[in-house]
Amino acid sequence: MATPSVTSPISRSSSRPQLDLSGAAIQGNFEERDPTIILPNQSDDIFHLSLDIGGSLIKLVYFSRHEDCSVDDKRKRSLKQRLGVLNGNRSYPILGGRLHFVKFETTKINDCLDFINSKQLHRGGIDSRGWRANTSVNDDAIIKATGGGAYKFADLFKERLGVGIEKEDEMNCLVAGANFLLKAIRHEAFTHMEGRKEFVQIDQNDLFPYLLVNIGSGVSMIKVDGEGKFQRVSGTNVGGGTYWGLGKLLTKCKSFDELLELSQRGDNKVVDMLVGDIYGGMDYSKIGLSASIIASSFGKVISGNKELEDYSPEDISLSLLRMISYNIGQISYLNALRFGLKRIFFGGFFIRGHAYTMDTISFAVHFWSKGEAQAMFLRHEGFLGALGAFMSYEKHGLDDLMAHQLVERFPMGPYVGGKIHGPPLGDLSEKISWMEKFVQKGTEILAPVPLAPLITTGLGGFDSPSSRGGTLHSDDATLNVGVLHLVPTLEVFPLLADPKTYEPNTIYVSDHSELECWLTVLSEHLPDLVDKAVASEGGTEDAKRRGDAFAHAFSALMARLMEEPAAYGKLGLANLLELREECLREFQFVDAYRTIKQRENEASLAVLTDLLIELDSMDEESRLLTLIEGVLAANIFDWGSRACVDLYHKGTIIEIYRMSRKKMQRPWRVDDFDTFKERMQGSAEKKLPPHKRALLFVDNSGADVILGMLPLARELLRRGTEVVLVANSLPALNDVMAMELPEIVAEAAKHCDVIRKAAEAGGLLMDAMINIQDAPKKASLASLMVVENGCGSPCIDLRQVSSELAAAAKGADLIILEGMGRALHTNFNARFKCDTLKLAMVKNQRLAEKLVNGNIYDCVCRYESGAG
Ligand SMILES: Nc1ncnc2c1ncn2[C@@H]1O[C@H](COP(=O)(O)OP(=O)(O)O)[C@@H](O)[C@H]1O
Ligand SMILES: CC(C)(COP(=O)(O)O)[C@@H](O)C(=O)NCCC(=O)O
Ligand SMILES: [Mn+2]
Repeated sequence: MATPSVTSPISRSSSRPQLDLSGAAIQGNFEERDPTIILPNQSDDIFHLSLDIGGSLIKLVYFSRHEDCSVDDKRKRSLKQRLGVLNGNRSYPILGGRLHFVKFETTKINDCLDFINSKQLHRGGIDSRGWRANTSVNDDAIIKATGGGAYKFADLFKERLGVGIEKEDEMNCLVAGANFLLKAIRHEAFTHMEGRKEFVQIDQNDLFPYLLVNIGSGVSMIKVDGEGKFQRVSGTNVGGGTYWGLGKLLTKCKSFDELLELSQRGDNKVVDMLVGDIYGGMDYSKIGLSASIIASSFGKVISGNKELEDYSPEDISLSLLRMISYNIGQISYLNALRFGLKRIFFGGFFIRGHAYTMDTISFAVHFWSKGEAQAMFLRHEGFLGALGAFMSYEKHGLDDLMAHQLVERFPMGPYVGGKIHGPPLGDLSEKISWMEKFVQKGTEILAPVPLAPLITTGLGGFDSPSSRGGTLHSDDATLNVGVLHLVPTLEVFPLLADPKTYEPNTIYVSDHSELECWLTVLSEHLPDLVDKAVASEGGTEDAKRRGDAFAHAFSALMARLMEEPAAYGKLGLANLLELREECLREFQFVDAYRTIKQRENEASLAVLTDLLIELDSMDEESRLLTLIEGVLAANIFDWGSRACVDLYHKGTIIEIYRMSRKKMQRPWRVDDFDTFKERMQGSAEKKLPPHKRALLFVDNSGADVILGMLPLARELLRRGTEVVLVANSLPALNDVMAMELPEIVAEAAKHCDVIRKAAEAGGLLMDAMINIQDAPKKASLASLMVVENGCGSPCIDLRQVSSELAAAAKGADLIILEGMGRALHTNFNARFKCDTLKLAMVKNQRLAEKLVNGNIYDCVCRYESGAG
């Protein structure tokens, strides 16, 4: 451990960088890309970097924090008080950040040092956007590092960067990294058998013991019994270095990937001696060996009387890969057997997410254990040690983070998946130039979404990999890790009936044809979206460049997913829709549908009074039906649906709204209205009290929220139910955002007393609020409030919502989820603890057929009474 510097003018309690997340609270500026977080107990500067310098590769994990952006308005403060959300003290530093994963070849350590230097990672401050840097490196500054290179290169780090290396034990780090990943990262572990990848849900309470096999240059086998409780029980020197080393010698390959790629086209029978070769083409069935099983790797070479040049590098590479993978699988099984372990997790960069390697290891484990033991792989395969080193920064609390506090996003931009192409890119303009270079070169990034079938390896990993597959991706594209956004204040929505089994996505696009179909929808929508996005930024030359770059980056990501849909975990439709929004933000499009939203809000507010008069002239029963009809009809204003966008050319907003309402024919495709009505209005025998608090998850701007959801909210308020409008924190298509709602409500309040009074009571109307703070609250008045949901997507994953929403949910007994994204693509099958109404118009033919066996423009009104 480094000793604290006595000469340092700034007194530090320890030389160790500390990131203390205890007592973290959200600062509530969701207008920013990520919510900002107050770390009340964070005082020291933090280092953001850790390394695992191995025999072959250097793995780097670094944390980039966000700039201080403390904006907190009066409305939010009052809301937080009302909901009991911890109010942060603004004198503390504010932090939100991301974890990045990058690797370099160890022989290219100088590139790695340049990278660290250019990003100033060793100074603990500047991130990829160039925010905030500490200008000097303290004498006692250190970086945590593990792996042999932590010893070997310590002097070089001091010399080149002026920082010391604090060495962390490699085994310790591997175990800490694996435990963290298995605990906190969704879809981290998966099985891979006969070309099929399946993610495994790990039960936190049933994780230990397991065998961890790290296949780096060499192989370590570690029996893990708990956090920090482990024993290295075995290992083998026949590992990744052996494959690469021997392969290089025998094939003259220049890179590891080239060698791996060769194996895809190989036929191992030319080199390997099979049982059939020995038994004259027959099986040795008595001991269960079929003729095609390998009896001796490379054994056929003895009899061939051939020179090395006579063998194809493809065959050699495959035989070698198979020999080493199988051997590791077999030794792992034997060690699992020794200790009675059923689960074996394989990590290390030898695996490289390569299907044949994983199939072979899985086969060996399965075959020898007779199906008793299971081989599992990790998406962050090579980063276990580096992550473990990162977590060894004392007290930074990362190991306490849970899955819901980490949002994994697709890696964007030039180093999709981690590898750096040329010098690292500092800012957006460099990123755009990089995209433009790609355009000029016409490289793979421009290729249309490939529609070829997925690569599988065929039978049990023994036969040659199928030649159907395309080429292996260059190194960067196959690192199956995204950027981890650290948001310690995200919470699991408290009203989920069973958070453990909750799955947000209704449709998973793991099926190839399903994915192809949705990617086509997204590709077709792209030109229109780019037009809107560019126009939203004034149509300037800069906006056009960003628009082009966005289109290329998004297309590249789609192409990547088409080739490997499960690259970043189980892929749902919601992930695709969110990816598009994230990508827009990456190219700094603030709000692509800004103008459209404004126009539709104005048009809808102009007819709100007439609608309210019409509603008020009805009796209670027909009013409720008209209100629900109104929500469904107004949900037609969805700029994310191709069919609807075509429709908008055919009339004005109000004409379309009227037409849509006229078409509302009951029974709807899913029609639980009568049950809902009974709950609301009671039957002859039974009347129930009104709900106490309703959470209305609103969807689109304009008619959808103003003519659909607000009148419904008003009805609830009238009945004495408190209403919380739940809206997005960040823009997504034409969805209304939480920060836009107060203004809309204020406008609506001009036309309606009920809304005005409720909004005043809920602290939504700023002017009125000043009076209300002094005036005693009228107990009978139900309030209208707005909370943000913590996301910026047309869909919502209720495992990760804002603390505001979680707080608001605690007193709620009615949930209304509105729109296709929130109620159909996600949450259609979700069950809640309280009464739930799911309302949406289906604006896509395929979804209509698949989900409700119906047609486009059908409506869904699903009501489920609370589970308890
Ligand atoms: N781009 C690459 N360059 C070299 N080796 C690679 C590469 N990608 C994967 N590998 C494989 O990964 C192994 C290194 O795995 P890793 O987990 O990083 O171990 P180490 O810590 O020993 O470097 C190499 O021996 C090789 O088999
Ligand atoms: C993005 C959406 C989920 C938004 O729907 P909403 O939640 O606004 O009802 C929806 O427009 C959608 O699924 N669009 C893609 C399919 C299509 O273009 O038909
Ligand atoms: Mn929407």
